[in-house]
Formats: sequence, C-alpha cells, structure tokens
Amino acid sequence: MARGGDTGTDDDRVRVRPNRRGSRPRTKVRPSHDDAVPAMVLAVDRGRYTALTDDGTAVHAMKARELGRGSVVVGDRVGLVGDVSGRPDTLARLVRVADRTTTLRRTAEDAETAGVERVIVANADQLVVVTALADPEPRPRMVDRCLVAAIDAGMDALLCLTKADLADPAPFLAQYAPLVVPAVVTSVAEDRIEGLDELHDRLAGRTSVLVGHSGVGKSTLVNALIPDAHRAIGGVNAVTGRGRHTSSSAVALGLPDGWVIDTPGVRSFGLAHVGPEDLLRGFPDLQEVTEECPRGCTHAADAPDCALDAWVATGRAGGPGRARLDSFRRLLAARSGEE
Ligand SMILES: Nc1nc2c(ncn2[C@@H]2O[C@H](COP(=O)(O)OP(=O)(O)OP(=O)(O)O)[C@@H](O)[C@H]2O)c(=O)[nH]1
Ligand SMILES: [Zn+2]
Repeated sequence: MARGGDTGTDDDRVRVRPNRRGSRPRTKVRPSHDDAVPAMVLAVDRGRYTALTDDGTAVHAMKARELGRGSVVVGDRVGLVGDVSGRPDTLARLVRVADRTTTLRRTAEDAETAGVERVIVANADQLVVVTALADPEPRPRMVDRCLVAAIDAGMDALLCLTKADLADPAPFLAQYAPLVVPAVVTSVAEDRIEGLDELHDRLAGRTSVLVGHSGVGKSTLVNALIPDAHRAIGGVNAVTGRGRHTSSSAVALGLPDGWVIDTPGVRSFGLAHVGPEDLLRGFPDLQEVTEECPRGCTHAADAPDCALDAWVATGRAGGPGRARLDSFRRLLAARSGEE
C-alpha cells in the first residue's frame, strides 16, 4: 500500500529530498488521504470498481479525478475514501494505487490501437494456462504466447491440461519438458474432477490468473474451485445492475487461501512490447551465455554469431542445452503474429 501520504508516492525519497530552492516539492498538492482504507480491486465494469477492503467489505468505488489517466485494474492495491460502508447504492472514491509487484500486459494488435499497451491484471504471481488435451485440440502456439506473457509479467506459469479422459497428456507434456513449467492434469469423471486437489494445492496462497480458449473447460474448473463464483465477488451484481457479472474483463474470485482471477475476455496476448531481453529473464542459464553475443543480437535462429549457437555446438550447453535453446527460440518466434 502506498505510504507516501501527501506526495501520493511510495518513494520515501520524495519526502526527504532536501528542497534547496525552498519551493514546494514538484508533486501535485492534493488532500493527504492518510485515512484511505486499503483494498484490492476485484472487478472493473465500465469505470466502476468493486474492491475488497482488508477487513473484508466489498465496496463500490469510482476513481478520483486527481488520479488522472492510466488504468486501475483487477488485482491493484488501492486506497479508498468516502463511503466505504459497502451498503447498496453507496460509492467510495478510489484515491490511490500502490506500486505493482507484477503487471500482466498485452499490446493491442488491431490496426486502430496498434502498439497501445494495456495492463490486464496487477499483482498476480501465477499464470495458469488452461488447455484441453483434445476437443478442442491443444494449440501449442497459444500456450507459448501465454508463457511469454508470464515471463514478461514476472509471473510463474502453470500448465493446466484438461480433458485427460480424451487424450494422453504425455506427448504434450514432452514438448514443454525443456521449459520446466509445472503442469496439472485434470479430467471430469462422473461426479468429480480428477486432479482438482492438485490444482487447489498449486493455487493455495497465491494470486493466479486463469487464461484459456473457449471450450477448454476453464469454467468447469472455476466453478469447481469456487462453487458460488458470483457471490464470491461480493456484490458485483450491484455494480452492473444485472443478474450476474457480464463484463468480459477480468474478475478476482476468492479461494479459502488465495485468489483466482478469471479472464473471460482474454483469448490471447499481443506481445509486441516484449523484447528478446525481456524473454531471457525467464531463461537465466541462456541469459548468462548471451553476454558474449554481438551487440544488438536478437538471439533468433538466424542471428549471426549468436553465442547461444556456439554454446550448444561446443558442447558447453550439456545434454538439455539444445532443447532449452530450441524452446527459447520457439517462444521468441511466438511473439510475432496472432493466435
Ligand atoms: N471430456 C471432458 N469434457 C470436459 C472436461 N472439462 C470440461 N468438459 C466439457 O467441455 C465443455 C466446455 O467446458 P467449459 O467449462 O464450458 O469450457 P470453457 O473453457 O469455460 O469455455 P467457455 O465457457 O466457452 O469460455 C463442456 O461441455 C464441459 O462439460 C473434461 O475434463 N473432460
Ligand atoms: Zn545472441
């Protein structure tokens, strides 16, 4: 939570920096909001926020004008003032946003807004990529793009492979072995979901974002994990004025121990903002080697004199090195184009 009080920043230096010219610090004068109530944003719907205060009250709020442009997204830690009772027809004011620990982003790729970066979710620490093993067929390219987005965001990734009753997970898992991404395999059996306990364990104590294409069984999992998902979001109904949450944006759902953020509208990630160096952060073993690369090396398969090629060719990479490099380059290539 922001501690900055009157400066509206987490950065203590802003307050203690000597003020040589005796003028005011170069920050906007604004009410102190020292009494702002800390909360987490659970849902955003047409400019209205639902936030859960740290003492467990779901409050509806709108953003204070002084916060200016820039989005407040699901997962943001915010400060609320005004009516924070959470009673029907009340509206608090969201007056500050804390620095984010992680930011899951996408770059718009349609012609009109191309290049515009959007934050989808803040402060989540795990991206769960839900993929069916069959019906619909798995889309490795889409999975790769999700993994790139997770690395870029600074989040851990988890593969959740559904419908194991329809196909053997082994071939799919083999493709991802060099990436050392953990995986959970699920299947619906009569009145229960095999693998659900393991998934639960993986989600415990974490804030996890679930992404997946239509039909992969994501809703089935969310409903099993959070039996009354719509009540769990504490009054989103009052925000939308409708019977249920119909927005296509992300929504945070509470687990007994942790959060699941469902992203009904997110089918893919525009990755134009992710550079080779961003991706390398997910491959510390390769990152070290690239220190020997020529300046501006793209590390792609056709990059001249890329040190990664020599690393493999000379045997320095060891047994799994070639597969690691291939996987890295596959993700590198997955950044461009859509799926
Ligand atoms: N055979 C099999 N079918 C499953 C499994 N999990 C879900 N399904 C079925 O797959 C279909 C799609 O499941 P949903 O949970 O609605 O999928 P979704 O990913 O939420 O899709 P949208 O609601 O379109 O976003 C439904 O008919 C489910 O009953 C599974 O493990 N095995
Ligand atoms: Zn290189």
